[in-house]
Amino acid sequence: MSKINKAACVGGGVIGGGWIARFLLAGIDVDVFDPHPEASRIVGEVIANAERAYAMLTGAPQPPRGKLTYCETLEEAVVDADWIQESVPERLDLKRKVLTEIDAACRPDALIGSSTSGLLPTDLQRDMRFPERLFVAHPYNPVYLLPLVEIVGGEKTSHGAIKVAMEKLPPIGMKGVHIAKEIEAFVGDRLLEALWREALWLIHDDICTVETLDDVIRYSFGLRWAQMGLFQTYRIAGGEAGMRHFLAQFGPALQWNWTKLMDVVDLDDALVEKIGQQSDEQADGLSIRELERIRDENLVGILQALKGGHGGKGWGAGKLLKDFEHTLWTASGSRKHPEDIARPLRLVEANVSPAWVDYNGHMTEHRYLQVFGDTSDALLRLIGVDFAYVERGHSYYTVETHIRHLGEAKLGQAIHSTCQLLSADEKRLHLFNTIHDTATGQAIATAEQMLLHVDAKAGKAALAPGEVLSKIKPISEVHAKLPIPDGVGRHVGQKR
Ligand SMILES: NC(=O)C1=CN([C@@H]2O[C@H](COP(=O)(O)OP(=O)(O)OC[C@H]3O[C@@H](n4cnc5c(N)ncnc54)[C@H](O)[C@@H]3O)[C@@H](O)[C@H]2O)C=CC1
Ligand SMILES: C[N+](C)(C)CC(=O)CC(=O)[O-]
Repeated sequence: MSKINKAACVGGGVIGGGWIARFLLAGIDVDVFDPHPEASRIVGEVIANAERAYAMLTGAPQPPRGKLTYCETLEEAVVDADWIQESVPERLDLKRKVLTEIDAACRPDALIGSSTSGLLPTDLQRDMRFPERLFVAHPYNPVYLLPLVEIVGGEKTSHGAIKVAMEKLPPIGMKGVHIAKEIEAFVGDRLLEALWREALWLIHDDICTVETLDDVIRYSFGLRWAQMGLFQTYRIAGGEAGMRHFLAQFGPALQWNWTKLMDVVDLDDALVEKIGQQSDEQADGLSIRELERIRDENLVGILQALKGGHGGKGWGAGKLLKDFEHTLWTASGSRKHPEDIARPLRLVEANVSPAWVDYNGHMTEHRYLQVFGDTSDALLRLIGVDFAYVERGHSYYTVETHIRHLGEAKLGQAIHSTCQLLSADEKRLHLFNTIHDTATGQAIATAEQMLLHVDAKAGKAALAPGEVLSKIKPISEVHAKLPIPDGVGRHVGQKR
């Protein structure tokens, strides 16, 4: 897999800040140039939001955060980067100037992506000495959570640069789509622009308020779009005859006068004030940072739901997240045993995600089992039972679990789990896992589990091979000397 080794971000506003967070959390060092006097505060707040979101998004082991450096000059920031992302304001003259400066100062083999929302790459690369490595890399806000990047080449962009750019996105959890022909605003912003124009007319003409308009989207097709987009959604809406019937039935309506698409509303002072006031009322006192955090929690919940979609295989952006986590787990497989195996092994770190919280306002039952399952999986990887081992046809299956709830875990709370190996033989692993509140160390829940080594193809228990048993042995020998934890062997209804 082709990876970015060192990134540079020129411009650290809403989008530049999001790119910086995306790179850093993928373990990539980032050099930043932004002359704004408060650039480091603004970027710092975006990174804090991103770290909070990632802690809720995934329990997969994230790489150590990259190093962030603010540079005094653009030249200093880009000099040794292999991916440079330009995110300065949307003005052709400014972007051309900045891109030409980047081009002159960076390595000859560095890739240069522009975050522009709609300018043509051919126009952007006009004055560059090495225009073949410039492409549009158009992301979506928040860049650290939304995975899409539209990759668009200009007349002078090389096929090689596009190919390498596409390859470098999955290792940072992103999905590149190559837009074959350059047009203003590419694909995403073409669609958004059409909706935005209509929306402004609907407010201008007093058809609805901004809140009603947002409700129309978020209670209906907005939910559909997140998981199936437009065409697949309409395929289903055509009934059993699918897309052809949908086109036959609703195609003629396109000729009716439903839209004001080519008219642009006049954003005069009165309309700006009207929209501004309605937007203030809709926000109901919530600050932009608070709204960002609510947005991030919701996005995390949606991504996690999509990860479980399609019978657990993952669907759309959730499938991408699942694949990304697979990469993270595989990368962590090479990690050594925890330093101190003479104590219960600390195996999983997590923050309680929004999707884990129930109507009682705390972590819901089945998420405990998920964290306990992740803990047992982490132990299995330590003893060599990783993805490759499972693909070869053997695994451990859980045959019994007893969970005790001793405390509560609230939204966003940092938790971690430990595992004590109570006993092990050629087929069985008897585990005692505990979830702790990371701030206090208090136990919140425990799970006693029995795992059985199986031949998955034959569908029956089988002896674990020597290579696995030899990794279990040192742990089980020292854990046998630990006190038996309170709660081992308990069953429901038992007197204390
Ligand atoms: N805000 C959005 O929703 C999205 C914006 N974009 C694109 O991203 C780019 C940046 O937009 P935003 O981040 O929203 O703008 P912004 O105004 O939040 O940030 C722009 C940053 O560039 C800095 N800057 C200005 N001149 C500079 C220079 N010569 N060198 C280095 N930094 C400089 C500013 O100090 C500022 O921090 C634009 O091309 C925009 O079209 C793309 C996707 C979404
Ligand atoms: C408003 N915008 C054109 C800058 C939006 C984008 O480019 C993408 C997004 O995040 O919506």
